[in-house]
Amino acid sequence: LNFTSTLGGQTFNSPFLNASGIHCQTAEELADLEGVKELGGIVTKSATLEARAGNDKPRYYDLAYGSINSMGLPNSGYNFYLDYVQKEHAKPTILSVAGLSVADVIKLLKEVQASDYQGLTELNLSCPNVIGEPQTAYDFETTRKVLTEVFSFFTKPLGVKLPPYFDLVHFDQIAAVLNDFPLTHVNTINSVGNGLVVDVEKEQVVTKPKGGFGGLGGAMVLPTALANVRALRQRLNPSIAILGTGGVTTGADVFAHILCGAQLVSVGTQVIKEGLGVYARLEKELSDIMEAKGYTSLEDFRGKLQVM
Ligand SMILES: CC(C)(C)CCc1c(C(=O)O)[nH]c(=O)[nH]c1=O
Repeated sequence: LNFTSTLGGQTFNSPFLNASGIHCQTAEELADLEGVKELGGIVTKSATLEARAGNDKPRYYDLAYGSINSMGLPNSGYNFYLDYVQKEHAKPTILSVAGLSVADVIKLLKEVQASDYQGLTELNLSCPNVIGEPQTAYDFETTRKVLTEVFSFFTKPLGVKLPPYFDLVHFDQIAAVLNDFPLTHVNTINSVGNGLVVDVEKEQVVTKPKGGFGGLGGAMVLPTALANVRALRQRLNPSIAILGTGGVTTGADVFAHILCGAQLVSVGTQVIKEGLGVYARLEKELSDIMEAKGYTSLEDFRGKLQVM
């Protein structure tokens, strides 16, 4: 079966990625990912200018049907990740970056541009631009402003990580912005924002930060993830690839993401539930589905979801 694809000048031998934030914050975790042969690439935890401890714990909670998190961007600081991605790796890397202000984003990306790193970079637009304002990706004019400034100096492969949208007009609006820039990819979705999980027995929330509000992941977000992959594939220039993230627990879910238009597919919550062995299971399940259908390559069905 042919699982190979290219993105931003890099060759990915498998469609599988780790979702940024999951098992990719420390040197040990990143080394673990190198050892997973079914992974096509390695995505770092979103890096900020300074190292961050992140929010108070408990800040992650596992559910039967998914997860909730309010990590607060714990990371070792962009120098650590920029050094890491410039080392020799058997797989392509995607350097995820985040800024708590536009100024931070610009400063960070200027360092990446000035470095010898030739791999992919992904700007996490789920970050608040200004506290008290919606996250950047939910503010279309701010998104345009940020990308205009970034592409005034950044010439390396760059994608953006997007939160989910829930209004068809919002799909039109964000696509109208993104289509004006030479992006290599869009990674959709980030966690579904500000969910709330309640422990009825304790009559209490389950995570400490933000009064228990947090981003949702795992099985419960699959339909939202597929809708965002499909809607953006239908609206974005073919030159902008889609990385599908959200809700993957089986090979059928990977197949569905690709059927909706995804070139690569990230797995997050399920890695926490099952461990890194999940990738071998997903590859086997995806291969079995493809063989049963007579497909030999991901191109045979990518983006070919049928409507009735
Ligand atoms: C939510 C932010 C802290 C603004 C960005 C980092 C992030 C986090 C996090 O570090 O809390 N969790 C997610 O599910 N997605 C993210 O993009």
